[in-house]
Amino acid sequence: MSAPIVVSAPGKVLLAGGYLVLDPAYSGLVVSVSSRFYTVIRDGAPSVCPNEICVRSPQFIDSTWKYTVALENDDVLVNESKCSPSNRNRFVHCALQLTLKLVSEWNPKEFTCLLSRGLDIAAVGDNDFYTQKHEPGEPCPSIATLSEMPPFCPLNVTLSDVQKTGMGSSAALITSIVSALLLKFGVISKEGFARRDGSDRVLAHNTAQLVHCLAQGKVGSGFDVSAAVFGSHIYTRFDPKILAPLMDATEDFSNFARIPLRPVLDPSAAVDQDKPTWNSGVIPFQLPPLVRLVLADVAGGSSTPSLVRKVNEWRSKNPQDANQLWTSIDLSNKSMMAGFRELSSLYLTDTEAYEAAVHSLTFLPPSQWAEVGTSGTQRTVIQAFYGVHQAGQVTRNLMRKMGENAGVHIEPPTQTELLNESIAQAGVIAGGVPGAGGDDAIWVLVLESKDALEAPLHRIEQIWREFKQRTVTPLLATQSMEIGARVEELAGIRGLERVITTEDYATKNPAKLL
Ligand SMILES: Nc1ncnc2c1ncn2[C@@H]1O[C@H](COP(=O)(O)OP(=O)(O)O)[C@@H](O)[C@H]1O
Ligand SMILES: C[C@@](O)(CCOP(=O)(O)OP(=O)(O)O)CC(=O)O
Repeated sequence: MSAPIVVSAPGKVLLAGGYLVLDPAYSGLVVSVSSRFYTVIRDGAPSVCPNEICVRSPQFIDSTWKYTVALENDDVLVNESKCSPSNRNRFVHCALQLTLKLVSEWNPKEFTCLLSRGLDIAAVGDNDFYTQKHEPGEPCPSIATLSEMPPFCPLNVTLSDVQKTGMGSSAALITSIVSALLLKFGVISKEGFARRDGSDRVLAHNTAQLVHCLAQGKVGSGFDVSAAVFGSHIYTRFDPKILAPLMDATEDFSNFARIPLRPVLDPSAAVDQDKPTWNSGVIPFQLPPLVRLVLADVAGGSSTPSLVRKVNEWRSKNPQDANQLWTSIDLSNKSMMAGFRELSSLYLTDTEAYEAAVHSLTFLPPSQWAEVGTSGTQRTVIQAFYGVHQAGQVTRNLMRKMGENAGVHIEPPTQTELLNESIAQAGVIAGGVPGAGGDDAIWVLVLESKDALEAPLHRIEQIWREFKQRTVTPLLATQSMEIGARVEELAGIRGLERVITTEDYATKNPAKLL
């Protein structure tokens, strides 16, 4: 039996550029986070039949999906077997159908042989991807209590009943499944995949984008898949025309099996001058030192597609006003990104002055940052932090205006109240509603402090605990410094082997897993 293949991919948060990033004329700032999705592929025999693939999500009840792979006249068809209509997983089905079809075009001889033992695929997500329930009367989870929970907590509900936190579970899931399958079937190599810009990673990206679009039934901007593959970056979308010929698959994929994928997905395929190419922009990005990203699940829930539809409707009816607003938002977003870059380079130029400036700002609310009396690099650092704060506030105002114009709550009033209170605290730089906004979540950037009790993070947690209008639960995730998707060792990830090997894991008592 061959060694398991394990690939993880991070979740995301779109800090700036929501809606704008759907248009290739604008960019978005997407931060990939420390919380990750894992796919583990093992040979399936003896419990899985030849040419059968069993996909399981052990954290959930009733979450096993079985597929058979048929190869007829060189066409690959992945069929759901014994799936009740209420228990289907279109994202998983699309990932298998498209990736195996690509594999068969790449490696037709070995394809059948590699499937002869069947495959067992387990997919699990870090706790942050799903709202963690707490008993009525018990205090809401804090960062400290969340970090004491067992990894991959059993959720004791079905996948359709779980509440998601908006960190991009489907993009991270698809990226990890697609990459793990491409590795398993030898289409890409571990060494090639480890390189940031190598063709192996780009092939995994292109395939994951196609799978995600087809599973969602639309071509979104793709920032979430891009972050899952490449990590944090400034993203400009690819031309949606590249996927247009592949987007009209039937529900059972039967006509799809005949369309060659390699010419569209392989970055090394010959370029046809008349056809669109994968032209997305990915400029690597990191938050400056001593800046911590904090996320909170607001457990309200908003529908991104319906927000996007209404904003697009307004934009197409009011092109002039919309373009003016878009330009102002874009300028403000760019000023925030430039501020981050300046801060990172100031840290390198004079680390001591940077650290001293950060230390002084942790005791002051941003409204007082402009008046701090210092000189030299320390002053430049303080001004740059103040500039980021101001840009963050301008973007929030303009995004609210966009919501008012389009008749949707991009930053609903309770979120405004929560963010205003949070951003008024000493040592808090900026905040906002991620992505499309609504009632899902908020992000806040705080300065890191050596003194835990005086830390801005501590103050933020207190504000969130005491907020009356909504249950605000912090998430554990911070910015990930990793490359994006990566190959893992099964034994190197705490709790991973246990979640994929324990019977009825979903119903286990989390306290007994500690
Ligand atoms: N642990 C999991 N196992 C299998 N499929 C999952 C899992 N988590 C998410 N998914 C898939 O992703 C879909 C959710 O996608 P979506 O609603 O776009 O959420 P998100 O915004 O988190 O990406 C689910 O319906 C399911 O198909
Ligand atoms: C509006 C958008 O630009 C950003 C949406 O970001 P979210 O993070 O809100 O997305 P979901 O994870 O799907 O809820 C749409 C897009 O870029 O596809």
